[in-house]
Amino acid sequence: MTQQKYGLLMNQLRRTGWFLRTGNQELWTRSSSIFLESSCSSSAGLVLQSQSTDVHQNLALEDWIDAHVDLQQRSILLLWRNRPAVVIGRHQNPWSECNLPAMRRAGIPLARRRSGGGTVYHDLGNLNLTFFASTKAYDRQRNLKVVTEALRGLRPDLDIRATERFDILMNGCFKISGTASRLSRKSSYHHCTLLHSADPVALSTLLRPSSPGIHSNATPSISSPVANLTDHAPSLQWEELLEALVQQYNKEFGLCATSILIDPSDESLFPGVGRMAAELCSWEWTFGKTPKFSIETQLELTDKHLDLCCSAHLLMEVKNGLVDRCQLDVPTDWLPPNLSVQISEVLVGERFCPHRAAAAVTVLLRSQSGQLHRRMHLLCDAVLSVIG
Ligand SMILES: Nc1ncnc2c1ncn2[C@@H]1O[C@H](COP(=O)(O)OC(=O)CCCC[C@@H]2CCSS2)[C@@H](O)[C@H]1O
Repeated sequence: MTQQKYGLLMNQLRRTGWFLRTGNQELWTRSSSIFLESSCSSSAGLVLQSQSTDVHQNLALEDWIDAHVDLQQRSILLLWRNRPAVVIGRHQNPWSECNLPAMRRAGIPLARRRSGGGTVYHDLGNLNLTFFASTKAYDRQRNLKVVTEALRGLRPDLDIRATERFDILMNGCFKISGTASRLSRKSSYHHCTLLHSADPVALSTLLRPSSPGIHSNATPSISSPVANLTDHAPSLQWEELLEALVQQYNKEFGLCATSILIDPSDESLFPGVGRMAAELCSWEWTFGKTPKFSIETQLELTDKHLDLCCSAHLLMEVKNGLVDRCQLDVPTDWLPPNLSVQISEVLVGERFCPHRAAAAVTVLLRSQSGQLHRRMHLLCDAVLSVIG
């Protein structure tokens, strides 16, 4: 960290009560980690607001704080928003949770977070709040109370309530916030969304399965009717919402923090955060961490030249995001068995990904011509359409 940046951060923290080796509160850097320490637990709170709208950078910042900040005597609230993105839970299957082809077409990234729970849609109309605390002080209902009380203060007419499963509902049935959390032995975080003015069409069209007939033990999402705060409070501005949330957080936890803008890609403040973001971006994390699953479905095939239709059966097993087993049962009068076996064989070991699978079968298709080529092509297209 350069002296100048360090000085800036110190000043910000001094203003907000977090000092560098002065008084009874200290902040210092050691072995490329920042440790935030305080002996004065009653005022040891910090509110950070991310300047980034990149989902992977923001998730990496959460991981960084979780890994590097000593939260035994203090709590942190992180406020962040993302450009359009779909965020799945740690133990979920992206192919059964979201419309991957539509996301690819729209250039919308998929992110797998480290916390459990279901899939949510993010855009700049959705606020994320991450409550960091010691595991001892971890209290999700209390955190949600910060949100519900802030909203009640802003708009007393709205009926806003947290549920037993830690959703927040507006007017009895519309979900405006979903929760997930990650607990470790000493520290923990609880994060939740807050729908202010997100795109409802994108939310509902992107949170649909890509592939049919998936069987797995992955965590399923619990779909709910959703609403934006602005549906019932059209004049509610971001600034007043953020201010009310910070005020309520201070009130609830007896703090006096003001929010500090931070850049989560700043390696001098958060050493190693870029590597953490790169890991979250990787195919191996996003898709490769999917719990093993199988796909079993019928493929309808039509050879238009001969006006001939048939139905094939596909069974695929996928482990670590890679095709582990593929079985194609095609009527033998439609395609000789050795050719459908060849298709299965080239797919085994490949990523369960349409681009990789297409590249693998393209080589095989070159080996045939005429009617057999046409039918193999049709069969390959049908298989690829299942790999969302
Ligand atoms: N942004 C957002 N906010 C609230 N509810 C949503 C949102 N997007 C989708 N949904 C609805 O919730 C269900 C999934 O509900 P489910 O209960 O299965 O999952 C969750 O709520 C997970 C919340 C994760 C919050 C983290 C905070 C920071 S990073 S992501 C989905 O099918 C939709 O019906």
